[in-house]
Amino acid sequence: MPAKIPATVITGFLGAGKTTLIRHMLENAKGKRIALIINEFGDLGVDGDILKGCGDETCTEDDIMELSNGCICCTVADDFVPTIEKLLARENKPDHIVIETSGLALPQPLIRAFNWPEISTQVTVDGVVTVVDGKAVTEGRFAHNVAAVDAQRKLDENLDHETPLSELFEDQIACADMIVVNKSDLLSPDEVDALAAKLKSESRKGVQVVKSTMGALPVDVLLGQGNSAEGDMDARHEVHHHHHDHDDDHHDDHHEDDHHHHDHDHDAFESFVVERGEITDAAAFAEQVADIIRAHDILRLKGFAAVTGKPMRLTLQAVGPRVDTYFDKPFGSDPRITRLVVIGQAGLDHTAIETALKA
Ligand SMILES: Nc1nc2c(ncn2[C@@H]2O[C@H](COP(=O)(O)OP(=O)(O)OP(=O)(O)O)[C@@H](O)[C@H]2O)c(=O)[nH]1
Repeated sequence: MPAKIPATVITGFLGAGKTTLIRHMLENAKGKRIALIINEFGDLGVDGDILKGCGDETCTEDDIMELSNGCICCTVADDFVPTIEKLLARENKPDHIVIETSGLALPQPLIRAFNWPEISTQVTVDGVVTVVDGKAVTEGRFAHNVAAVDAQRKLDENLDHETPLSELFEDQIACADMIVVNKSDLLSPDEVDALAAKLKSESRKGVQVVKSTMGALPVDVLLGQGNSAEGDMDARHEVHHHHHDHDDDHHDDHHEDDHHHHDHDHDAFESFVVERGEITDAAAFAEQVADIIRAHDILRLKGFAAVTGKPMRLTLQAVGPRVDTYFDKPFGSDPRITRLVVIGQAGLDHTAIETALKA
């Protein structure tokens, strides 16, 4: 059976920065063929046009499809499934599918739609990325323009108009595999860190929280998370019934009004390579790697290892602390070394990580 095509779902309120993030991703796709599905919203949305104008050779108009308005769980059979099938029927299949939700429809029903038999054999949900307006959330508003979000809701009869934004926000967080704290340029570094830590503590175990400005995340960080999200919906339950009274402990009372236009080092990403000699035990090394990833908040780690006595290369792929390994090919005449690429948010402790990986 051919490998399933991975799909990444991008969610987040109107104005959080989804389109900006997707644009950046398309412009830096490194040759990956990405098809986009946009759950567009009537007159308020211009995302399709913005993205169609991208002009990148890997991003042609044919690769952008729109879902009609409305609640995904009502339109899944008529709209979503045919759209995906159309994509899959192409001769030139995409390497990856990215779906931008309208932001108000909860992500859960969309993810669940991937369990439809027509789709589940061919596509898997690689990850759910929730883009957060860091500034709005820090200020307890959740969206930059609450009135615009409310207007968007009113236009759609399928959406309930009563649920407070804070609860929709919780649902978006509950469904996320990766939370992007965007617009970090509008906050002080301390505020960004505090929000990231808070969201991390409120999200499921293993969820990655990254900070960004203008959604500038490396494609390697965004795509290829390998979560098969459609298979663990139970963990991503819609919250909805919560009582919210945590306004008191939500915010910093003393946040400054003037925006800090500090440099953006704290939300840049970096990667570096560690090389070492043979390892002796593949399973033990995978555990060692998982520990190091946890200790240093590494986002991705990938590469290969030479295992004593094994002619084949051991490939390592880690997303967060989940490490996959398999023997991929013989070393042949290549030098028997272990070579690992470490990817994370800027500020990784290279020396400590290198020492730990070489131990
Ligand atoms: N200062 C700042 N502005 C940003 C950032 N990311 C996005 N923006 C701006 O925020 C606005 C909304 O960004 P979009 O990418 O259109 O947001 P969206 O989530 O796609 O919104 P809709 O598609 O309308 O739901 C735009 O004017 C962006 O230029 C950021 O990191 N910092």
